[in-house]
Amino acid sequence: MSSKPNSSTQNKNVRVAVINTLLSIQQGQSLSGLLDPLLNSLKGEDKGFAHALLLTTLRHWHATARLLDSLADNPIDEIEVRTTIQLGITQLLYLNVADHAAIHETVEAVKHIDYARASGLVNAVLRKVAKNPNKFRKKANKNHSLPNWLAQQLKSDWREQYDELTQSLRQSAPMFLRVNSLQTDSQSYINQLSEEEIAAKLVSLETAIKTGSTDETVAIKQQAIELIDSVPVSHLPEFEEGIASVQDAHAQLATPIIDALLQKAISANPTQNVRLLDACAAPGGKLAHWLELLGNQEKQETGLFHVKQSDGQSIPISKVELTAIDNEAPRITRIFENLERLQLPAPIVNSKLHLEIECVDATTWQAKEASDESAGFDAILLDAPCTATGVIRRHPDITLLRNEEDVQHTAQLQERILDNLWPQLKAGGYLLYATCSILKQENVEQIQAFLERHKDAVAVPFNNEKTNWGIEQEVGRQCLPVYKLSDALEPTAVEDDKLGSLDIKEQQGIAQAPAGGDGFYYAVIRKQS
Ligand SMILES: C[S@@+](CC[C@H](N)C(=O)[O-])C[C@H]1O[C@@H](n2cnc3c(N)ncnc32)[C@H](O)[C@@H]1O
Repeated sequence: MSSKPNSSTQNKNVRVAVINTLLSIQQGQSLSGLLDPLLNSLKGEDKGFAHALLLTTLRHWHATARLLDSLADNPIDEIEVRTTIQLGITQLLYLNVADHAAIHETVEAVKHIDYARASGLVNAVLRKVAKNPNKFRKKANKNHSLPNWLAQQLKSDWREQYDELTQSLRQSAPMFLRVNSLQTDSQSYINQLSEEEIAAKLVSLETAIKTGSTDETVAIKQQAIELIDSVPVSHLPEFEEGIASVQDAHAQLATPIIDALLQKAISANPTQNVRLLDACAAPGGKLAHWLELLGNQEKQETGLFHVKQSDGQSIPISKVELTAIDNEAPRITRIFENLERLQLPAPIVNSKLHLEIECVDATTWQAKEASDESAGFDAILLDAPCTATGVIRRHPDITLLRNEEDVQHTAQLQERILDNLWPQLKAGGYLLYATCSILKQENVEQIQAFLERHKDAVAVPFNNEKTNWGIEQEVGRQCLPVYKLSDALEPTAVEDDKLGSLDIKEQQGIAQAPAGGDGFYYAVIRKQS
């Protein structure tokens, strides 16, 4: 087993910093707001270890908590002590830090956070685990690492997929890129990556949507890039110039779907002024994708500005108004930053495209002219706020931060947003509802209830034979981050030099999941004339 080369003081500081971050998460702060300050507070060579330690501890948090309860003679209530021991167990079972370093440095860390009186207890529990790591790893891996309420909900929603799903949620997720189609195409960028020795592959996502009563369908294809090993974005060629964005493969489906439906709606109901809404738009991932698509289509003289009527004549669109709304001002700032990096909107569509970004509440907001029936939106993309249970692999703090009531509150918020936006969609227009949740209450059940409430709403089905992602639902499709896992692996030693890099691989008794996107739900709804 290899040991880490860092000096004792550095190791102690890293562990103390990670313990403090874990304590802040347990007090309700999110990992995304804490990670950068943590890494910035550490020296270069410690950043990779801190990142791996923090993420791996969070991924196995609930499992190590249960293990700790079974190991301690008396219940341990102090969260500082529990957190320190769980950090120690994670090093012994999942990170392959040498036993003596994991135990000694963790005991030192608990002294450093002013719990010196617990050092004997920390030492005793960690020694017990170090004596028989295989047994304890097996025990910790046997079950999920989720709060019980969430595991029960997943079992009820996804009985067939439950075991693989809960194991998958303890793993790291692959890194996917979306290329900016105004600058390059996916294959060319893969070649460019390969010149920088960044291995990547193409992931082709396909679907077709039945838009009419006949067999009429619109076909949609999106090519995402999957990196074989994650890298910091600063390593990606021309990233700052906006050639690519980091976006999950399944998240990349939203914009091509709504864009294709929009063209369908316009050709059925020709209009010169097209109005689009990206509701809940921040930080602008899907908005940027839409602007890239529109710009690229204009360059190629296809798409929205060149939609054909049934007689083959082009529809002379004079203005496209794209409104993006979100209710969180700091996240709106990120939309502007992202668009600036991507150099969007492209000058090529600027003369016809009018982009408005507003900080408003989608549960009450009314678009200008919405009172006029004919002036509604032609298409609405609603990437709704959700529990984000589909992205637990990327944000494992979600399993500590969410509770059962949050699901209820989030579902109510989604319902209010849907009900407020629906009257603002034109007859014949389409709404694409998306979430990165894997809970049916926020997804298929939400949309079924919506269809019950709105008799002018019709679910538009995906063509199953032509769709290579997700699982068919009564309405819409659900992607789960579930992949066949191989049998439990023996832990492999972490090379010393790899501990310094940010893309450290988790070493554990569970196989790394093969490539696969996040949990996502999509439903298409059309408003009847
Ligand atoms: C899933 S995220 C959207 C991600 C975004 N579409 C993208 O692709 O980058 C959901 C967004 O909903 C916003 N949100 C939550 N409640 C809202 C409300 N009542 N009105 C408007 N936006 C809301 C959040 O601020 C968050 O940015």
